Amino acid sequence: MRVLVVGAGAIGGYFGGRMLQAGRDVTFLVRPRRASELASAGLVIKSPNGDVTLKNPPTVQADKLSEKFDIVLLSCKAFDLEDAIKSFAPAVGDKTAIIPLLNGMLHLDALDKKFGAAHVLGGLCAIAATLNDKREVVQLQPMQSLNFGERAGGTSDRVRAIADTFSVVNGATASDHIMQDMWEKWVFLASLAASTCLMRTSVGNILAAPGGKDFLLGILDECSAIAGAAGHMPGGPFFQRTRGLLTAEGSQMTASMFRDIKAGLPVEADHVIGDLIVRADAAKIPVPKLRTAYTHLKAYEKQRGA
Ligand SMILES: NC(=O)C1=CN([C@@H]2O[C@H](COP(=O)(O)OP(=O)(O)OC[C@H]3O[C@@H](n4cnc5c(N)ncnc54)[C@H](OP(=O)(O)O)[C@@H]3O)[C@@H](O)[C@H]2O)C=CC1
Ligand SMILES: CC(C)(CO)C(=O)C(=O)O
Repeated sequence: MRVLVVGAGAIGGYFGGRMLQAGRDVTFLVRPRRASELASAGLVIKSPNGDVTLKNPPTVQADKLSEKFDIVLLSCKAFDLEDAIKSFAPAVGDKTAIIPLLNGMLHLDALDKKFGAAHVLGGLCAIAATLNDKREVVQLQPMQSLNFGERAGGTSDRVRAIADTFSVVNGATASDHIMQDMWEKWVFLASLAASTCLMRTSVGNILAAPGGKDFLLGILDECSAIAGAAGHMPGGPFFQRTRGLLTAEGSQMTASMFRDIKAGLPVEADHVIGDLIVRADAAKIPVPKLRTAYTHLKAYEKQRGA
């Protein structure tokens, strides 16, 4: 299957790069700056799971994109979504499956509106990755997973075909309950991002502060209640695992959003946190901790001049 990876940043570069490394038919849709970086230095992945440099990875820019692809793996940030949709639209044919890996949920509405829900699968990834100052993809911890599936649940021929193409990536698995998975991931990510951005430090340091554990678990409860109101209450095993991660003393864990703040980069405040608050308000769920975290993110955006 022909795969178009939209964006060759941290997660697009990582997962697309791993597929390319394994000989899959992968092309990166990139903007001019990234195109010239990839042409001169290659796609460089530094990872506890193995370093690799992929020389001259296939790239295309929006003005030259005309062929249809079987899979579009969407890996831009939420604030670039509108522009990315315009850019990759020519690649979407009758049979194209779009798999978004963005955190949050709102992008599904935008993709459905433009392409029709039948083209849009559910998708998520769990990984800690970033681009360093040399614009290399750096995986910060060994953990990695990539899940995708039919949003109505169950499986399909196209999901089985995608699973075969993605099988070269460790941790890539089809899911027959991807919407539940996406909600659970959102609950975890939002709890982690809200806490580590607001406190400007890792889970371990928050836990070491007075009231830190109550804050972390309070945010987790708020996010879980919102998921529950949407019909996706996080399951017991997820809740136990997430509670464990958010109460692990000494944990260095932070969210990618916190790394972006430290680097002075834009953040997905509305997409990841603001949208949860909109849903909480609609369901009349009080979310004071999440609201404080959102105010902090919006103040950060103001400071950046956004
Ligand atoms: N990093 C992480 O550890 C994780 C991130 N996520 C989520 O994944 C998503 C992507 O994050 P991440 O990979 O970190 O982000 P990055 O900023 O590292 O990468 C995004 C890439 O998208 C590219 N892009 C944006 N618009 C376009 C466009 N129109 N055409 C081509 N390329 C485009 C950007 O290109 P350019 O270089 O030109 O700006 C950039 O390289 C986010 O929603 C994030 O929340 C999820 C799990 C973990
Ligand atoms: C929660 C985590 C680390 C899992 O991939 C993530 O999605 C992020 O930091 O953006």
